[in-house]
Amino acid sequence: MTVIRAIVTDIEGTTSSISFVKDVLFPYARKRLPAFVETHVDRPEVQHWLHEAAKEAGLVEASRQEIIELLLRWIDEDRKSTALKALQGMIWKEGYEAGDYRAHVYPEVAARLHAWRGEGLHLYVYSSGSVPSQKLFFQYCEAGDLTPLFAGYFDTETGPKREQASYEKIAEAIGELPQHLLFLSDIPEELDAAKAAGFRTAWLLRPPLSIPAEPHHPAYTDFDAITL
Ligand SMILES: CSCCC(=O)C(=O)COP(=O)(O)O
Ligand SMILES: [Mg+2]
Repeated sequence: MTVIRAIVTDIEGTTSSISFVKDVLFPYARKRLPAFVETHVDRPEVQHWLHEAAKEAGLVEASRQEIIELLLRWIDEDRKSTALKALQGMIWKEGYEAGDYRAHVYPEVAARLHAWRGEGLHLYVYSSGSVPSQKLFFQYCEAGDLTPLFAGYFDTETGPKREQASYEKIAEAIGELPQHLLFLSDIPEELDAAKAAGFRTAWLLRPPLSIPAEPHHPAYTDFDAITL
């Protein structure tokens, strides 16, 4: 078995519960999105992502109200749109800074990340959430500020999580051969893409899920069970 030099982890369903993202973060952004857009529409980055959302939907000359409705629908559909994720991240920032919530991580995650770092492994995040929202997530985390542990962050600006090419780009950006990289995720299609790019993979199946008899990827119920 080749030596693992760096670990790339997904967030939702892997370091953290799906419920925190779906039941806390998404409703928070949904409730505030219309007012956020109206209040911040003069900010160039807000204008940029509103324009990108309209473009992604093929809407020409869409009104602001139409774009807001589109974004609300995408939140309900859990669409992994880069534009939506960027705007959601800006709204979540206000919630983190106001102390409205802190990000969930499973109980063993922080200690295991510290242990891997202590062993000299480099740690990265790859999530559909925007890079700024990933940084906020791990800064305002139930387990304290975990951002000093991470060497870098990747989002869908690198590419979709179910495409081999995205993992090839990540390996190149990290500067390691893919066989020295381990990708952690709860989604088999993401693991398939990482494996096709040459990564080692670890499939997280958090309780109440259980490990199937013949898993297609090395499967674990928590980070402490992962063998490098
Ligand atoms: C960075 S926290 C918000 C995560 C998010 O918006 C999301 O869609 C989660 O996707 P993941 O790729 O982490 O499963
Ligand atoms: Mg996930």
